[in-house]
Amino acid sequence: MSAHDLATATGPSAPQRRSPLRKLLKDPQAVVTGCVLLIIVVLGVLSPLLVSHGPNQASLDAINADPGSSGYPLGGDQSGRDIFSRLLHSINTSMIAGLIGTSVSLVIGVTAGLVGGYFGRRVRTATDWVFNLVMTFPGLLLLIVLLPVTGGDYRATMLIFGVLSSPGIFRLVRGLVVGVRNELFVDAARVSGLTDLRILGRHVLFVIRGPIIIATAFLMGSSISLQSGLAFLGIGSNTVPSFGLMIGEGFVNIYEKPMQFIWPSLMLGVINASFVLLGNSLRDALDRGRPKPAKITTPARPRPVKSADSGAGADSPAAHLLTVADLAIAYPTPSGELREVVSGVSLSLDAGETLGVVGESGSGKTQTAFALLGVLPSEAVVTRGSIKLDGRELLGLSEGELRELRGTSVAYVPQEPMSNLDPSFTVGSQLMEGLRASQQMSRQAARAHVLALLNRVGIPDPQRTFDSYPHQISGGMAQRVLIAGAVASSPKLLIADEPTTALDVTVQAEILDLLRDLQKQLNMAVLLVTHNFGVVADSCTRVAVMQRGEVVEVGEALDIFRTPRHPYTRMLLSSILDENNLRTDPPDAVAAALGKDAAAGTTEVLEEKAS
Ligand SMILES: Nc1ncnc2c1ncn2[C@@H]1O[C@H](COP(=O)(O)OP(=O)(O)OP(=O)(O)O)[C@@H](O)[C@H]1O
Repeated sequence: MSAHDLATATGPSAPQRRSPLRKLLKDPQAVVTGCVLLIIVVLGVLSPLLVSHGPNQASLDAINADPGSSGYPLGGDQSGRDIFSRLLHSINTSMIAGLIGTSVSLVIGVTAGLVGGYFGRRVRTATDWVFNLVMTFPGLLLLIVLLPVTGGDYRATMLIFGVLSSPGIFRLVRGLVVGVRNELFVDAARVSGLTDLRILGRHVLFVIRGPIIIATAFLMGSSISLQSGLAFLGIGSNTVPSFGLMIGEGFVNIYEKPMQFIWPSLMLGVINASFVLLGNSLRDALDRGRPKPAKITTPARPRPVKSADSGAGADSPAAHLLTVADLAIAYPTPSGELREVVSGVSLSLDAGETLGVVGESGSGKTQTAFALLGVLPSEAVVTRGSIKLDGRELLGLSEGELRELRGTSVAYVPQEPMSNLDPSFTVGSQLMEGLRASQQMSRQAARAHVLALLNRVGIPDPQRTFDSYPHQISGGMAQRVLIAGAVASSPKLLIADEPTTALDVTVQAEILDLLRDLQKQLNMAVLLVTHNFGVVADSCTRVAVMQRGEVVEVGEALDIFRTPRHPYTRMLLSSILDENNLRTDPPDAVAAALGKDAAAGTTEVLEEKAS
C-alpha cells in the first residue's frame, strides 16, 4: 500500500466509518431543529404566494388591526401594514444577512487559517499579524461609520461584518490545523506527492470540519442577530422588512398591542436557537462519525491457543464476565501498512477475580486494556477478535454506548493519578461531575455519595480532600481519589493500569490493599496491568504474560510462579528473583506490604497467600 493509499484508505483494513447523516437523522434534536429551519425558510421563500399584501403596503383600515382580521392573519401594525407579510419577508432578510455574513467570514477565516496553520513560521506570523489588526477594529462603530459607504444596504453591512468576524474563524482553523499538520496521515499524503492545496482541501479540512461546522451555526445566528440589532437601532433602510425593525416598532406600541413585539421576537429567537442546536447536533454526528476502532468483518484466521488456560477461547464465552478472544490491534505506519501491536490476545475474567497482565514495556498491555475500555486512539484498527462483557460484544458499539458502559460497568484506574485530575477544579467537583454524568442524582446526593466514597477509600478528612485542589493532595491520596471515582458506580470490571507505579513503596502496598478490599466488597473483576511480578504475587489470582503483543502464557498465579512454562515467563521471573535486581525492581514493595524481607522472594509470598 502506498502512502497515498494510506491517506485515502477505505479498504477492508481501514476503520469502519459511521455515516454522519444517519446519525443526524437519528438525533431528535437535529431532526426537530432541521425541520423548524426548513419550514421557516420555505415560508420565507414562498412568502409572495402566501400573503395578500406587500410588506410595506399600508392601509388605514389595518392600523393596529387584531389578529384574524380579514386578510391580516396576525393583524396590522401601527402603520397599517400586514404583520404576517412583514414577518415572512423578514425571514428572507435574515437568511440573506446570515448567509452573506457567514460565508464571507468563512471564506476569509478558513482560507487564511488553513494557510497560516499549515505553512511555516513566516506565513503564520504574517497571517496572525493581519488578523490581530482586524480584531482591533471596533466592529459596531465601524459598521455605523461606514453607513454612507454601504448606503444603508444591509447586504453591504453584512459583507463588512463577515470581514470583521473572520479573525474568530481564522484563529479556530489555524489552531486546529497546527494540531493536525504533523499527523501521520498528513505526512503520508505529503510523501505520496499530493500538492499542498490538495492536502489542505481534502485531508486537513476534512479532519477539522466538525468545529468549523459548529462555528458556522453560531455565525449564522450572530449574523442574523447583528442585522436585527442594527435594524432595531434604526441603522439602515427602513423599507426593508426585518425582525429588528419590527421589534423596534412593536416596542413603541408594546402596551397597546404587545403581540406586535412578540411575533418578531419569537421568530428571531426560534431561528437563532435552531441554528445553535442544529450546529451542536451536527458536531456530535461528525464526531461520532469519525473512524472508530471496530470489529473488522474480514474472516479471522485461527490463532494458536497459547496455554491450556487461555481459557476464554476454550470455554463458553458466556460463562465468563469478560471474554477477550483472538483480539488483534494494529496501527497504520507511514509506509501505509498496518503494524499489529496486539496479536490474537485471548483472556477471560470472572467476577471477584483479579487477572494480572504482565509483560515488558511495549508488549501491548495498555493497548489491550484500552480496547476493553473502548478508548483506543481513532487511528487504531481492531483487525479481528471479540471482547464480550457479560455476553455483550463491545467491539462495534457506538461512542454513546461505550460511554454509558464506562460510566457504569467498566471503570479505570490510571497510572499517573496527578495528571488525571484537572488542576483547575476541586477534587470534590470532579468526582461529583463524573458521578452525575453516569447516574441521575441531585447535587446534594452526589456530594454525600462522594464524601462517603472518600471515606471508604481511606481518606482521613474527606471534607477537606473534597474541597482541595489536586496540587493540595499527595500522590497516594490522588490515587485513592481516582479509585473512589472508579468504584463510584460499583463497576463489574475495574481496569487498573500500573496503578502503583507512580507511587512510593509504602503507598503502593496501601493502594493494592485498598483495591483488594474494594474488589471483595463489590465482587468486582479486576484486570491489573503491570510489569511487576511482585504486584502480581500480592494481588492476582491468575496471570497473563504478554510479549510482543501476544499472550505467551496464562494460568493460576501460583502455578506460573512455581512452574513457568514459557521461556519468556521464566526469564521475567528469574530477573525478579535474582537478588541483584531486587534494588531496581520493586517486588520488595510486596514483601514490605506483607512485612516480609524482600530477599524472601515472591514465591514465598505467594505460597503464604495460597496456604
Ligand atoms: N497511537 C499509536 N500509534 C502507533 N503505535 C502505538 C500507538 N500507541 C501505542 N502504540 C504501540 O503499541 C505497542 C504496545 O503499546 P502499549 O502501550 O500497549 O505497551 P505496554 O505493554 O502497555 O507498555 P508500557 O508498560 O510501557 O506502558 C507499542 O509498541 C507502542 O509503540
